[in-house]
Amino acid sequence: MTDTAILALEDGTVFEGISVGAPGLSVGEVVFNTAMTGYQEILTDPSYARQIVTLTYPHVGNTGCTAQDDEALQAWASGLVVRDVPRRPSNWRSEGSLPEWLRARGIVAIADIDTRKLTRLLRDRGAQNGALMAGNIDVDKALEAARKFPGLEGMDLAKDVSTRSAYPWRDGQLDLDSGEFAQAAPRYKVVAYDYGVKRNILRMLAERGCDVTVVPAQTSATEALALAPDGIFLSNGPGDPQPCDYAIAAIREFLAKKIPLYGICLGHQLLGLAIGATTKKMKFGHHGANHPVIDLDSGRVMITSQNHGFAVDEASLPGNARVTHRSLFDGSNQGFALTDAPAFSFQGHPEAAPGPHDLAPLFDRFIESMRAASR
Ligand SMILES: NC(=O)CC[C@H](N)C(=O)O
Repeated sequence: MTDTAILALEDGTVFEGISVGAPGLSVGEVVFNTAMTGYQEILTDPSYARQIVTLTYPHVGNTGCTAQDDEALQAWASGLVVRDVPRRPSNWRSEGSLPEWLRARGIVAIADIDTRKLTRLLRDRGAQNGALMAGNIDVDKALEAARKFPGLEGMDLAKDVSTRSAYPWRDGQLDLDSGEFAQAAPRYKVVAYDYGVKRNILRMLAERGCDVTVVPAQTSATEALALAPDGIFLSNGPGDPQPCDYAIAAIREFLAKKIPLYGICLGHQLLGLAIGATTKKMKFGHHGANHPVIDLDSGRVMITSQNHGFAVDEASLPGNARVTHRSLFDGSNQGFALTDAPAFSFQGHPEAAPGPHDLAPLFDRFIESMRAASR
């Protein structure tokens, strides 16, 4: 017997399907992601906290799940919406099926709904607050829960998903033959602010010779500087950047001290706020692994991984911020570099996981800025 599940949206739309995850009720902002692979990395990306993710690719779960592919200690997405889950996964690395994985983590998930119809609705009306319910179904209760969700605007989630205490990170990329993570000789000391960091970011820093200390989101600049870092990394993360005043204050101190700074996604938005720019909520955001972004310095088009619902308002950037990247989907800002401090940031996900690797050279740029500063 398969359990029924529903997805109720704040606008009153209700989709009925089957449960492929845990029973229960889960609320959040419903977004769609167009990546064709990487469901496990998406579900464990802390940036998806309080979001229910719809995957537009129709067959999800084909390759099962593997502990080494988690991007964080737990699954963070509030729920999963898919068209179809295979009867049996098949991959030499698979340790279990996606429905088993979801149930073990208490993630509510629905399959067998028309995800194209849902995606068009989200694209036309904008991201919707919604509720997923599986097991005992009560449509009115689900609709009420969807409407009660306050929405992500104004929500500071970075401090909630962040690590409680600092820890070192040394693993580089996974070698599929040996099953081991590469260990590079450390050359630069990097303090990585965990606003919801993904492991592949830490791996890409470590494999380039960074001796990384991951610190909680609310670590003060004084505490971070006491670690004598060569550079500071500002991670991705969930929620609205605007209420993260503790982060904005710390970043201002790093900028004043001219310490090399590199920000990704939420980190990019926080750097923007720290220099006096503003951020705004997008209609349905960017979530996928095939978004074209132009590198304005080289004129080259990069295919990028994306996951954000807020954006830096490019028109609000001050004169000391040089725009380096722009989305070719909607012209929104994708990156800038400061002209008076060794600081730069990118709105998409250069670490991929999942997605293309076109932007990996941004990590080299960070290494180069630490090398230049240490001369
Ligand atoms: N991936 C991220 O860091 C997302 C940043 C922010 N929470 C947004 O939605 O825009």
